[in-house]
Amino acid sequence: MAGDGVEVAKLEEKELKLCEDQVSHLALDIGGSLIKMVYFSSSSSCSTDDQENGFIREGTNTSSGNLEYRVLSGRLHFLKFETSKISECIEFISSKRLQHYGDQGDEAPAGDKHIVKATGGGAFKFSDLFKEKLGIILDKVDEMSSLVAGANFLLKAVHHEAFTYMDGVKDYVQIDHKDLYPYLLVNVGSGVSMIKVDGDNEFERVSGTSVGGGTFWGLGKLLTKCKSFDELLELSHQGNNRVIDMLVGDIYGGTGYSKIGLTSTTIASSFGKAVSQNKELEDYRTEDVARSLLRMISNNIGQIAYLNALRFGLKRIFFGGFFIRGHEYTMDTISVAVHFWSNGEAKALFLHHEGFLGALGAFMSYEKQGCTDIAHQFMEEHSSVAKSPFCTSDRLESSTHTDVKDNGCIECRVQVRN
Ligand SMILES: Nc1ncnc2c1ncn2[C@@H]1O[C@H](COP(=O)(O)OP(=O)(O)OP(=O)(O)O)[C@@H](O)[C@H]1O
Ligand SMILES: CC(C)(CO)[C@@H](O)C(=O)NCCC(=O)O
Repeated sequence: MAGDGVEVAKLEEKELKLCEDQVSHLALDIGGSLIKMVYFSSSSSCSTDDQENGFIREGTNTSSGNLEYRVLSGRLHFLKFETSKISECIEFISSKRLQHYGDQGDEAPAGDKHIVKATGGGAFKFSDLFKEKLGIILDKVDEMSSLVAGANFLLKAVHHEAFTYMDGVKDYVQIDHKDLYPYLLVNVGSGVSMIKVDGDNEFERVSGTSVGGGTFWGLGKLLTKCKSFDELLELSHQGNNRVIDMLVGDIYGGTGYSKIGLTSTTIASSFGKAVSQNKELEDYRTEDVARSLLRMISNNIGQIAYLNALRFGLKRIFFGGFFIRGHEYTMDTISVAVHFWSNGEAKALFLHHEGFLGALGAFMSYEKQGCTDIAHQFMEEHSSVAKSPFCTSDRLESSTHTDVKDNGCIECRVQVRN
């Protein structure tokens, strides 16, 4: 991902002031391809009218006895780094001294060891590196439960989170909290996990496939010599898959095979034309190669997702993971695949914070240790927005500062125990 260093540098400048202020609760999701980071900063520099110097309210938490708490206004920051450039992530944490803001509860150990919630395979793989470079002890949170916790939280707390995408039309879907479960969560990262979610902490990973985002980016890199994931996506945007894919019409002499529901333009065999065309890779436009590849991977994921939804009678399939990238064509292809295979019975839904489910889930797990009610309050504030004078869901949306698909932040309020 060329240019990410620059993105981070720009962000550093912009956020220097913020991070000098109160930062708390850093969480990481260290995946096979990308590291996702979430942290909260309360700052006097935030410009919402209901906050002063970060603190806006103090009181007694009636639901948990006489517990004194502070409510902080601030920002939840979302950042990503390439896992292969983990040193950039470590430098970022170090330059902002974020390691000091993991677990800040009473049980936080004294001295130079800091505990930070982390999920994903990298929480295991890189635990020694974080200890050595930053004095951070990664407190491992299960990857699947983090994904589910992140998804459930977003679906309940964020107003404009889930949407459908079909034929270029994006429609936000209002989620009825009482009618959220069950659903299928399909997380398309390097590999793909499919999780049946039945409740707040009730879930089962029912399937997965190794043909995922890593496959698209890995094969795409080899086939097109692209230097970045975004470049590959951009190429695919301009390509025509019919140049390489073998369509039903190519096999049936221009017509479809209507008896079994296949139109002439349905892909009969991804990349199938390359077999008989006697061409070298160089003879194909990289745009067309990228397009065929994206369709192949997206179709396949859509199909497997649908089959799993069918297995368990699930009508809603939420797609997350950084492969989606809010990319129109990817979402369109997945939606069409789900629609096609389910005869319109099942729906593909996408999430605005698609890539940060695991990191958010890890962030929220601070709550479980009784160190803080940070996640709980965040959820309460945003799920009861209509009643809250402090924060409305619309404001949550409109206060997204940069594109959260990459690096960005949202304004929010959290509750921290004194
Ligand atoms: N800038 C980028 N650099 C690399 N991959 C990107 C980028 N943006 C999107 N992607 C896509 O996102 C995928 C990684 O998604 P994600 O971060 O959700 O998974 P991960 O946590 O790294 O993987 P896993 O969960 O399988 O360990 C990549 O395989 C690629 O398809
Ligand atoms: C191995 C994980 C869970 C790591 O995030 C992910 O990459 C994945 O779900 N891969 C697919 C593995 C499979 O089920 O075939």
